[in-house]
Amino acid sequence: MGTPPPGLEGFGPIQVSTSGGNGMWLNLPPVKLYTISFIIKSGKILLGHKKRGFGKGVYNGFGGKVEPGESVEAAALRELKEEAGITAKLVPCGTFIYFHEGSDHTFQVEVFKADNYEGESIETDEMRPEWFDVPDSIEQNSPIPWESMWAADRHWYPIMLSGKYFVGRIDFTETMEDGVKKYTLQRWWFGARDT
Ligand SMILES: COc1nc(N)nc2c1ncn2[C@H]1C[C@H](O)[C@@H](COP(=O)(O)OP(=O)(O)OP(=O)(O)O)O1
Repeated sequence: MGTPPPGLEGFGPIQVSTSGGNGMWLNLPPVKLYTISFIIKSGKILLGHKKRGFGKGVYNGFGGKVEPGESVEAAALRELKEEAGITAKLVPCGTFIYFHEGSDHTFQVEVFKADNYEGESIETDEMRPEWFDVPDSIEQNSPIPWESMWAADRHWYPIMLSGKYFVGRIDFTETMEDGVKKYTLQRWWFGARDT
C-alpha cells in the first residue's frame, strides 16, 4: 500500500499503481472542480480533439468546469451534451488532482465513463469526436494517440480501462523558453481501489 501524496487524504485505502517523476510535490492552491467523460463501447473509446481554450490541440474526454450550484454529475452530462452532442448513463470511475505552476487553483477532475450512449456524436465548436481502438495493453504501439494527449494520461488510462476506480495527483512545472511558457510533467502518483 503506497502513501498517497498531499491532497489525496480522505480517499480511503488506495493501492499504489504507478508513480514517477522527482522533486518535491508542489504546494497546492484551492481546488476547482472539473469533469471528463468517456464512452467506452465495443472495444473502442470516444475521445475529442480540443479545438479551443485550455488544452487546445490535445485529445481528451469530454468535460469542463462544474458551474456554481451544479452537481458534478449534472456538469458531466451537460458537458458531454455540449461538446459531443450525446447523452449517456455516466458512472464515476476516478478522480485526480492536477496542478501546474502559475495556476491560481488546483484542478480536481472527476472522471466518468459509460458503456453506451444516446444520440449521434457530432463535431462542436469545442471538440471533434473520434473513436480509437482500446488496446489489450497500453504499449508503445497503442492506437490511442498518446503523443497528442496530456502527458500523464498514459499513466491513468490503463487503470480506468481495467475497470478499477483510480485516484491520483499530477504536478507540472513551468519554465520559459524563448518567451513562451512550457509545462513539464514533474511528478505523478496514481492508485486504484476495487470500487
Ligand atoms: C494533466 O491534467 C489533465 N489531464 C487531462 N487529461 N484532462 C485535464 C487535465 N486537467 C484538466 N483537464 C480537463 C478537465 C476538463 O475536462 C478540461 C478543462 O475544462 P475547460 O477549461 O475546457 O472547461 P470549460 O468549462 O469547457 O471551459 P470553456 O467553456 O470556458 O471553454 O480539461
